[in-house]
Amino acid sequence: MTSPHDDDRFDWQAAERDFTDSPDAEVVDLDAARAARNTADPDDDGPVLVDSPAAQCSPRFTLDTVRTGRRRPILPAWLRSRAELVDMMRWAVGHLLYTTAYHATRLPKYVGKLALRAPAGAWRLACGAIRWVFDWEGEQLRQATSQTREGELYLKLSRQRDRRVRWRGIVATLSLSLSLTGGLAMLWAPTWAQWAVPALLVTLCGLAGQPADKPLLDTAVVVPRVARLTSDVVVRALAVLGISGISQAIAKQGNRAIAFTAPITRDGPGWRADIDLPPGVTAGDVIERRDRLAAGLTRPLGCVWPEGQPEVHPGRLLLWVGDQDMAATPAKPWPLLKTAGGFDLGRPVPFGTDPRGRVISIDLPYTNLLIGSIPGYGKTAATQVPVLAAALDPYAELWCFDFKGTGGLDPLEKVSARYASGQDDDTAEQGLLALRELRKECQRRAAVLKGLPKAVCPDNKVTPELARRKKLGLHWLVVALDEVQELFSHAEFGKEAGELAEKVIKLGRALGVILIVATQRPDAKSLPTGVSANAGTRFCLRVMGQIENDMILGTSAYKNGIRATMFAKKDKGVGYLVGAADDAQIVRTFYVDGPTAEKITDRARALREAAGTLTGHAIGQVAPTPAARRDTLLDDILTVVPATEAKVWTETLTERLAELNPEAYGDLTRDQLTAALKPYGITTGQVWGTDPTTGKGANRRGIDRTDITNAVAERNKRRGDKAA
Ligand SMILES: Nc1ncnc2c1ncn2[C@@H]1O[C@H](COP(=O)(O)OP(=O)(O)OP(=O)(O)O)[C@@H](O)[C@H]1O
Repeated sequence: MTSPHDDDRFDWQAAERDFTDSPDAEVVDLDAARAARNTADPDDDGPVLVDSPAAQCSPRFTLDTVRTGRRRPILPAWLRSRAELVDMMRWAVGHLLYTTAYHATRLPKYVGKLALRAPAGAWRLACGAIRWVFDWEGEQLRQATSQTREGELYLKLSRQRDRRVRWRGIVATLSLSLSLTGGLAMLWAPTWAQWAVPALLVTLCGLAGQPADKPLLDTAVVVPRVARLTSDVVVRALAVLGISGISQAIAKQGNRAIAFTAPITRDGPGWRADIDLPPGVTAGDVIERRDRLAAGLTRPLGCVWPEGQPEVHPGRLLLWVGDQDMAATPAKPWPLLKTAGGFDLGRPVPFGTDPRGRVISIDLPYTNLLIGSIPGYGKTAATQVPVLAAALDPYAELWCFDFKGTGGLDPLEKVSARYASGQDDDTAEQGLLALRELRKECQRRAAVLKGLPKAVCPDNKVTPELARRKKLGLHWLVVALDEVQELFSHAEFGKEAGELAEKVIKLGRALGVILIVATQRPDAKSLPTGVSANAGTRFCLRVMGQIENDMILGTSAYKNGIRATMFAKKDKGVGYLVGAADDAQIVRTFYVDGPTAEKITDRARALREAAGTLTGHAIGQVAPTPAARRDTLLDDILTVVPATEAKVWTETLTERLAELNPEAYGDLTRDQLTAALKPYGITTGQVWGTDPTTGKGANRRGIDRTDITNAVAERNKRRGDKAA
């Protein structure tokens, strides 16, 4: 490369011309410019620098700043919760017992090892003692000083050695005499002492003879060693996520681009990092790439749990990295498995554990629970947990419906006042009838509450005390609707069921009615927005997209970084729980398998029998069977519409049917009638008729009698074919 300095062929004049001749270039006379600056307008302070030291200084320390600070808990989490304390104690005692038993069985081996190592140990001790008495440690130094002819130093060291050998010799002689006397005394000592002293000596010598790399005790519990989580590791992992905001910030500012708002600490069985992402990057952007983050951290996916903290700001990320894969960690048993006696539903229900292994509970009274996920990720298992807890409260009434008929709620049949399971129309209709009754029940309860004195019911809602008063009939009523998409999307009953559920979910909360709704299809058709919007507590297991996520967890959940789309194939029973605490929580539900659930409901049934609260389906009372209504609908229409009346309005038809059979058709609406006729291929259209009250003719929605007779003929023909 050529430079002006190393090449004397460089044309300096030409270069100067280039600068001065350029139209943009201007030659500045520095002295003139400085003089002009000094005479400039003194009032003009020029532009104010936003990054000036004055603008950048930290806010003043005030008492208010301290008051808004977040206090960290005095006691660790496991000391604050009784359940966790018991759990910790149980673990500690178990660990101690296990370790003791493990080493006790290996005691003969340890004794043998000590005995074999004892001679070497005795030799080591003797050599050590001799070295000490004769001060051999200093020998090398003394030799060295004698060779360098540092006479004075040599003499000093020799004198020191003589002094040491003198008093150490006395100590050694005394110890030896005492030991010999003790040895002789052993001849007259009790037998236990004659065994104990040599055993102690062998143990001491055995321990002294232990090779450094071969410990005496075997390892009873192998504790996995996990790498520390450091800020460097976190920054490196965030840098490879492919988020341009992070990459650019790191390229400009290096590691300082990622701010750690608190030191990375141990939190339960893992590490916790509180991170402020670079400006413009949200926690959701990171959560979405959980798998890449895990790859960047070189940890299994089940160990890496990023969470947003939207209440702080959208860019705040709480990263928890567990020591073990959550799916591989054995699930904790449900705490209510072994509770003797019953359970009070007014108390928090243990629902699952968070990635840190802490028990997460939900309050069932005054809330409704909405559960959703794609098939096979633990909806039914999650539904079962609160319903089983309710079953253990003998004063809580249960209504259970499984609209897919997979039998997930079957263990609860023996304690449910209402129960149906199946994918057929009958089950759907039973569900609808139950919701109608539930609405009436809500109205009854509202009237009872209204009639109570304010002193008893100050907030106009069922309290745990009121729920226990049998006479009032305000006991907790838990209604579980599993696979509810089958009901809400049912051609005939769906619309009304959705409307009723919405009313119940809005009204029932204060009235002791708790709705638990589980769905595998959270879309507008299968889950009315009125139902999803009014659920107080939501649990979303794995879903595939933002719409399903927000339908279950609430609007903007996805945007705020609460994304159940991040759960992987292995994360069965793991979901986001919203509404149970201030923040969204990642929870793995307790898993109660079929046989265990049967045992629990056996116990629950016994409790109910003792309390005299077993009712309805559980004691064999049959709910009115809706099937009869559909089977005879066509014939009933022909009965109420004479052959002379070719066409009839649907409103007239519903009135006549209600007169004919009030029990079956008493609350049949026009829409339901239209939907009920649909499966037979009968549609309603505009028909001419006369209004019986005004006597005036008009065109209104109705049916053609011939369509009914044709459908009956068709049906009879089919039945005949089948019979033949
Ligand atoms: N908390 C959990 N811990 C471990 N495994 C679980 C948990 N919950 C569910 N599972 C596993 O997931 C499987 C499916 O659970 P479940 O039947 O509850 O799912 P689902 O979503 O209701 O399925 P579907 O929609 O097909 O009825 C269970 O058989 C069980 O093996």
